[in-house]
Amino acid sequence: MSVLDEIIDGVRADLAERQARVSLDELKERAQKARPAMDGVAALKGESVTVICEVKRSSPSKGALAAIADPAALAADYEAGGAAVISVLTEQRRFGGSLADLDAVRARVDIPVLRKDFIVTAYQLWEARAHGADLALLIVSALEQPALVSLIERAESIGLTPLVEVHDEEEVARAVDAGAKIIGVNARDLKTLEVDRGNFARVAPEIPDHIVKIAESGVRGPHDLIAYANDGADAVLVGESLVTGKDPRTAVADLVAAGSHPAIRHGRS
Ligand SMILES: O=P(O)(O)OC[C@@H](O)[C@@H](O)c1c[nH]c2ccccc12
Repeated sequence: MSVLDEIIDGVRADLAERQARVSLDELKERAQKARPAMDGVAALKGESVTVICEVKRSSPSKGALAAIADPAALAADYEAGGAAVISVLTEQRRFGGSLADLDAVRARVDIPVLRKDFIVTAYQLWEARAHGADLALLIVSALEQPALVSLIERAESIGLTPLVEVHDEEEVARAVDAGAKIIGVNARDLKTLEVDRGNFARVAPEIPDHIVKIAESGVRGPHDLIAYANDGADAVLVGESLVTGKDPRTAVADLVAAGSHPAIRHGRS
């Protein structure tokens, strides 16, 4: 069994518990009262390379990264540093996240929030919206094609912008066929957890121009952002280096400054 399969087994068990506690109707009611979703595509695509900053306590590859006692305060630092979107990991067993983290972050920031989890059912999309998320991650390698298609449609019908994650060219084709408007290329292979920063450069040329391209994982600082930008990234998604560094606000500001440098703006619309 791959790491991804193991994670998803745990996600399904936790999901069953929540489904027993909170009905879908209740979630739909909460979603209706949530603040209307912000436009994820508009937030990410612009003249500059934008930065998605992640609230991440631990990871299957590295174990504990940071305690993050106050996720809302961290998100506020990210926002003050110029983040375009905040990503909140809500998976509990391997990443130490929760929907409570999503609530706390949503209540604090005024920029779009991404629910980062292993979404396998529409229930989780309703949860995302009920807890104020604007975007939701859908991982191609975790889903059969019909499920991917229907989750993208469902996400959009409830106002969520799907960020569709791929790892190779074949998955790009599936994401494009399924109607993705934002594709994230993960440098980390979720089946082996290995990081290959060259993956984006290989895979991104397969993504049509009208789709927003995000380089995910492995960004240590501005030089990695610049490399991804030169390979065509519209945005980068950064977790570990921000939560383990001393000053997240300054670290984000340094990334944002690199992303708006004239040298990498050429050719962007
Ligand atoms: O911590 P990093 O290397 O900066 O990576 C952030 C993000 O890309 C990573 O957390 C991630 C990308 N795709 C995922 C899917 C599930 C869980 C986590 C992820």
